[in-house]
Amino acid sequence: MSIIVALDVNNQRDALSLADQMDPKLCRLKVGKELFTRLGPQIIQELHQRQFDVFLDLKFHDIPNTTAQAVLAAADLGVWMVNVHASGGREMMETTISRLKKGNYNTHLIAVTVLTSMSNDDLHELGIQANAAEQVVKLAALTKSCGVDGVVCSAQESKILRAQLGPDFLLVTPGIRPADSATDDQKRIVTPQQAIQDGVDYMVIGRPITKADNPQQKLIEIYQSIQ
Ligand SMILES: O=c1ccn([C@@H]2O[C@H](COP(=O)(O)O)[C@@H](O)[C@H]2O)c(=O)[nH]1
Repeated sequence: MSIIVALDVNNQRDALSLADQMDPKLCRLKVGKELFTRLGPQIIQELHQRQFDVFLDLKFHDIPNTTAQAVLAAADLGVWMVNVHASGGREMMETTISRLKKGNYNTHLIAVTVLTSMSNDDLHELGIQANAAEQVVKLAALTKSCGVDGVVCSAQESKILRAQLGPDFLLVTPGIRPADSATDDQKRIVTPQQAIQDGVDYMVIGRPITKADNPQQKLIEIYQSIQ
């Protein structure tokens, strides 16, 4: 089951209405900054009661102790996956994964490389000379060497990461756009079918499903198109 639906809405009624149109046998759900900041841990409980695995996408980026403790707090909610920014560096990632392992949690920890909304020009403007793919490869190699379970990247980088980092390193890819969908603010996009061919483990899909006229039907359509 490789689809993660991003529940990017701002209230409980819309979040649960969308969840109730999804099927936990076809997808997992992602709770991000907007929904979690509005509703807090209670929304995670509601989604767990509906049998969904939840990816809590808060992209922690802070000093090692603060990040590690925030990740433990997320793991205590029983979430399936949580993330940090790889650019927080080695000590941050090593401290976090080591505390998570010590606590015997089942929660996967992954690290964001380069946001899928960013292009080469956006990176250059930040003073990063590498292009997006090079920067993703660099941060993913660092992430793996810290013992973290995988990365968030674009599916555009999945082939090279799979080849370099092996079959067990998780590749989680937002920026997924079916051919007929609007790009929105995403810059490094890939279709669901191409992402699967290129070896991603999980694809994160938000607006193409949640803003569809019939979200339930759209999920089924995408699910069937990648079988
Ligand atoms: O690099 C990243 C990291 C996280 N995201 C998140 O994924 C979803 C994508 O939603 P769409 O509506 O399908 O664009 C969203 O929640 C982002 O916060 C990302 O897009 N890129």
